[in-house]
Amino acid sequence: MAVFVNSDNVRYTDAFIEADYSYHTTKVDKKEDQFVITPQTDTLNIRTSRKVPKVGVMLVGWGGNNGSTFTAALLANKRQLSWPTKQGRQQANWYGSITQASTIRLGTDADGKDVYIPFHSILPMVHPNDLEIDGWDISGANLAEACERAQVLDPYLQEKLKPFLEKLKPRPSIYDPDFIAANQADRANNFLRGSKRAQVQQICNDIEDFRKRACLDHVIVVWTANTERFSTIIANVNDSADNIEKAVDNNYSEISPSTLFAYASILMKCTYLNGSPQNTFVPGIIDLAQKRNVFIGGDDFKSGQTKIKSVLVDFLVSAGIKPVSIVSYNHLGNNDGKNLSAPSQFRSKEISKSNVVDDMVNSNKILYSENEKPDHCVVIKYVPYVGDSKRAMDEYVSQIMMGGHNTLVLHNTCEDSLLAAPIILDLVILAELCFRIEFKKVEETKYSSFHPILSVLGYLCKAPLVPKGTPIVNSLFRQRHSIENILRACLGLPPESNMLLEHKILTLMGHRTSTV
Ligand SMILES: NC(=O)c1ccc[n+]([C@@H]2O[C@H](COP(=O)([O-])OP(=O)(O)OC[C@H]3O[C@@H](n4cnc5c(N)ncnc54)[C@H](O)[C@@H]3O)[C@@H](O)[C@H]2O)c1
Ligand SMILES: O=P([O-])([O-])O[C@@H]1[C@@H](O)[C@H](O)[C@@H](O)[C@H](O)[C@@H]1O
Repeated sequence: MAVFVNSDNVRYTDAFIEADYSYHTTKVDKKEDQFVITPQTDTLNIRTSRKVPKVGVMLVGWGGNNGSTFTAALLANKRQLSWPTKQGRQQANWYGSITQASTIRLGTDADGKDVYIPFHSILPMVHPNDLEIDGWDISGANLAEACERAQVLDPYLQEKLKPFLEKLKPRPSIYDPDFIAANQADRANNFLRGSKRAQVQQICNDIEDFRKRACLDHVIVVWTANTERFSTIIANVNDSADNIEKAVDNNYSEISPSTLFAYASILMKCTYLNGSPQNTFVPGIIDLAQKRNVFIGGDDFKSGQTKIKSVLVDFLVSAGIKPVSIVSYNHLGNNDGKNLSAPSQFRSKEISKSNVVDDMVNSNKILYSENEKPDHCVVIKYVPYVGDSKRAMDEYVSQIMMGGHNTLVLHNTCEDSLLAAPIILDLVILAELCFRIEFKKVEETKYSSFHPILSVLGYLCKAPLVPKGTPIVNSLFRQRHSIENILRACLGLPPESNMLLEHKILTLMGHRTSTV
């Protein structure tokens, strides 16, 4: 069901939804013995293009567990497939996607009852069924073979999809064994050769070929290939846009495949999203994205163990309970786990999984003194037999009052790729939507976009990439409320405050006396 805002502050034209929006913040000044708070208001005009473009997704690592599962889910949902399971007939769905399977509270109806709408109904968004898909992999397996190799989806479903999937073949990719585990060499049979510049040019040609073949308005590139080791940041090599250009021309070895893909995507004005933990976005890439005003986002899909952590620690700390020890262990047997069994690749993942509690811990100086943090340990083991069915076990020990302790133990088993595939969908849909939203102060004449670093995607990432000097928020519901309230602002609606004063104070309740 569509949404129409009945307000003088919102105007609908054929091309745009235009909203006048008062953005309220508070400025805090620390004085000797008090905080002086000054409310501030910026009056904005927000303009959202109503025309949803034709969008294509190009996955780097297309033949992987995530890439093949995402592709199969796109096709299964598009064809509204169902298949027999032990529990009965299963319909294709997008559970785990906030855009497709979650709702937003609009307000209350005449009876005072909450009204919720599907998240994707609040503003014009790309429909998953309209997405075109393509991509690259260092493994030449077609997508039917890749789904079989992944061991994620029900065989009945794979059989139904096989005629469509086997026609999909990843394009040869950029391969550099120095950046991923040596154990990946046995699947690398589909990669480009030649200089880095020549390989970048081929990636650009691939993007243009896809754009033309599928008659696309936009192409969004998503890295869902293996986790790479971190790149070393080297002065005069990858520390600026100009130096990256030179480093590519000079075939500099420290420029990773993921950074080359980001570079090519930016050259082609394609949003580039990093689903893995490595530092693809070296300073030179960030500089280039900002100079060319191309969206980038990441890092590392936030799918399971970390997602729960960003909720649980938020709950504990905001409840005045002090987590003092967090141990996150998991084992899995998919190729991701195989790649992560190598120390350098594990280190990339350990970093992204370990920093996720920092903002919550730093928010409470009652519980934590300066620089005090909970013990935090991340363990990932590779156990081939369990495949994509990751077993995560977490222990959270917290101090409660009067020297007491509370220990929470979680066991979490699921196909990791069934959590990640919906994240890929949401990253693409929300990144495209951001492309159609512009802002200006009421006194300005020219609209401007979101910052090229799409920090609004933080909800979907373990290690949110943010503009320099801006806060990193990992608290899951703060991240989600940010997205929701930005979309509400595009309709001129106030943020969801959850105050519900209409149900709490007599003056708004019309002095209704309780008859209960
Ligand atoms: N729940 C999840 O599955 C999850 C969550 C967060 C992050 N991730 C990250 O997503 C990525 C993919 O996960 P996965 O389970 O699909 O792994 P996977 O190993 O099944 O898939 C990765 C694919 O990338 C390919 N590849 C490797 N290097 C490449 C290159 N340079 N160019 C193109 N293709 C290349 C591999 O051949 C493989 O097919 C990993 O980095 C993983 O850490 C996964
Ligand atoms: O998203 P999450 O469940 O916290 O983290 C996951 C790890 O636990 C898993 O070992 C790894 O293979 C996945 O890529 C993902 O990063």
